[in-house]
Amino acid sequence: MERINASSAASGSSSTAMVQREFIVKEVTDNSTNITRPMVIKEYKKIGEGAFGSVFQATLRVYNNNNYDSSQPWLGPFAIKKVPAQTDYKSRELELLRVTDHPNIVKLRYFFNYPNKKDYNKLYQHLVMEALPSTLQAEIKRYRLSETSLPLELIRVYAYQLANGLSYLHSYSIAHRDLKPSNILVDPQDRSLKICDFGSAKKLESNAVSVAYICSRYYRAPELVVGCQIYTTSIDIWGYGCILGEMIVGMPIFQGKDPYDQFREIIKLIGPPSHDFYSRFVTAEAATELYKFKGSKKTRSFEKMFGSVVNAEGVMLLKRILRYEPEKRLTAAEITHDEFFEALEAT
Ligand SMILES: Nc1ncnc2c1ncn2[C@@H]1O[C@H](COP(=O)(O)OP(=O)(O)OP(=O)(O)O)[C@@H](O)[C@H]1O
Repeated sequence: MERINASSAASGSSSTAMVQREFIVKEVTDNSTNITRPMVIKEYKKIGEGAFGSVFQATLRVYNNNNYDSSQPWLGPFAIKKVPAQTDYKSRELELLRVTDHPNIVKLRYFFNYPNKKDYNKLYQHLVMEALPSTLQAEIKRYRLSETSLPLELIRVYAYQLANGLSYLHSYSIAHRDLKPSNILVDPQDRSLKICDFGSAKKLESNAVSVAYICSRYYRAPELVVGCQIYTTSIDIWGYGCILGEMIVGMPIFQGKDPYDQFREIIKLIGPPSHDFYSRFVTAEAATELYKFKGSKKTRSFEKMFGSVVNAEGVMLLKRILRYEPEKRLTAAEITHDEFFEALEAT
């Protein structure tokens, strides 16, 4: 049934990449038709690695009782994300990817469960998604290495699409909860952008408790840093502001050395929070830690940090996003209408 490390060249749309593995899966579900049928999977190189799984480039073909039936075209290339399958509860990532449908959200094409290559007793969930050639993290790094920042026009194009994708998610109360440049796929050729990695995403109910320890440190909203468990989709808006800032300066704008030091970094740019913020969001445990930063002051300015790359509108947009109080941050829909995007060429 399975060939591993086959050295044949990939056919069809996947050019001459080396096939790492080829296998037949009896039950592959097509996400758009809901039809489940056997398919042949050809895996090529690994294109991503995360905390929970890995992502491979792959092509798929319908299996008609004969693996060599060449009348069936190879479909793809796709990106297959493999994570250990949940046995006792439904995978939120799969459930959310199944229902989302937006140009700025990565599209799920097929899904199936299949054992791990190294441990045949362990089932892995395979999410077959449309593949994009790069991430925003790689793009930011590429420009940093050439000692420039992303061109203003490109910042606008990406920032607009990111706000558009978030606006769609938030209209269904879905919080991504792990927004960061490596979870944003881009195609530098056509300048398209899609949000990926729904492994932490959740549909938030109002006033319901959710875990505070989510989201990567540099992109965590202040209310998460201080342990607040009742939060809204505006945690993603904070992350959005951090990413917009990072596109401008070429590196993360708040680089805390530990979870609470993150707060000190935030204070440096936006000053200390109000009493209202403390009384509404800070847990007793966090209050003890934050006491160490009593007297920390604002030492940076938005204008100095971002003004040389973006115009006054860009600086103003960041100021209206990076706010302590979640309800004072712009919403994703408001961001898409911000005057910073007025200069965007119609594409
Ligand atoms: N559809 C895709 N097309 C191209 N590359 C992808 C795609 N999906 C994921 N990747 C690549 O794989 C990497 C890891 O994917 P993803 O973030 O979904 O996995 P993860 O295990 O949740 O990672 P992490 O723990 O870092 O959040 C991405 O940063 C990206 O480089």
